[in-house]
Amino acid sequence: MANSSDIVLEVDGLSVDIRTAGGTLHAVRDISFSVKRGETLCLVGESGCGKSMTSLAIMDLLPKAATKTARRLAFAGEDLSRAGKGRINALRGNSMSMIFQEPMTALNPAYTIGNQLVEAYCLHKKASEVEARERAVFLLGKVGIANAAERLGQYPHQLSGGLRQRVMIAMALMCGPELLIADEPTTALDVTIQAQILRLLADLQRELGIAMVLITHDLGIVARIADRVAVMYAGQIVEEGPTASLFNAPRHPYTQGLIACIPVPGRTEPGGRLGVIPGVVPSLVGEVRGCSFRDRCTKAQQACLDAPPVRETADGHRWRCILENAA
Ligand SMILES: Nc1ncnc2c1ncn2[C@@H]1O[C@H](COP(=O)(O)OP(=O)(O)OP(=O)(O)O)[C@@H](O)[C@H]1O
Repeated sequence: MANSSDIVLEVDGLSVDIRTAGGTLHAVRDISFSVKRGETLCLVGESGCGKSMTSLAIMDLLPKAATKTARRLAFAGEDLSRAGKGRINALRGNSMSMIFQEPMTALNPAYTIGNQLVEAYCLHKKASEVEARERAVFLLGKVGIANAAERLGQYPHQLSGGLRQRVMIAMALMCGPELLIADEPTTALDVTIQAQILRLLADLQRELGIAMVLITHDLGIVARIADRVAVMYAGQIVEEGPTASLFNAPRHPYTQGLIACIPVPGRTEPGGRLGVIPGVVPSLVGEVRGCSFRDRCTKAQQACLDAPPVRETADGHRWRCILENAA
């Protein structure tokens, strides 16, 4: 059993509401999960199910129109929902860091790679520029960038997309974070480079003992690098469990549909995308009653009009369905 001090991120009852012209959109609805030191949790689900809002809520980077509530949102035992802006700013980019989908949104085109790597380190660690540059060279080497010292003098536009994403990873690691959130970190890249970079990220995360939340559509990568998987649908986590258990014995009809098109577990190639399930996601504006998947579920019944129970096996595999095993 994990010691409670091993838990780096604890999310309990997190909801995110977004004010829209049509009313309040419940983008994330009462989700709970935790991530331990050295563990990778993959968040998967169709576009719009709330994955990005979840990561932005954790990092306190939600857009203005969005508000979050949580019973508890804790980093290394500290309740962030009670922490002030100053404290969050001190943690973000330091002990908690994030890698975004498109590096050009996070890298400033007007500054050299070196300046950007060094800045946060000097700020958070009160280190000298010489120390910061040494660490930057070390980390650029770690993420597989040759001639690291020379690269420091280059601007983002002088690098390929794959190199920029490696720089982003180095930047996220500069301050030695305990928690790393990576939101579709490779979608902007070629498929072969995507696999290389995700593998690099997974290797570094394991070597450094970081807790990682990885959002990806690539179920092949999930099968390879996740310790646990959480499946989101319409703002809720409908199933969560250890990777092998989730792939070998998916319990929720939605998860079963998602992985139906994947060949044999353990032999999935990178690039295996989410399955396409007929039907549409319910509107998240206003109250969603009962099981949100029921309109697309081939096993739906009258009882699905009520909120489904959460079922759990001894190995910590949980799902929200009236069926004990929907297979
Ligand atoms: N700024 C916004 N204003 C209004 N609605 C928004 C805004 N941003 C996101 N949403 C809505 O919130 C819901 C959750 O969005 P979110 O970006 O978290 O989904 P996602 O699972 O990350 O999708 P993707 O895989 O496409 O990134 C969606 O219904 C989306 O339309």
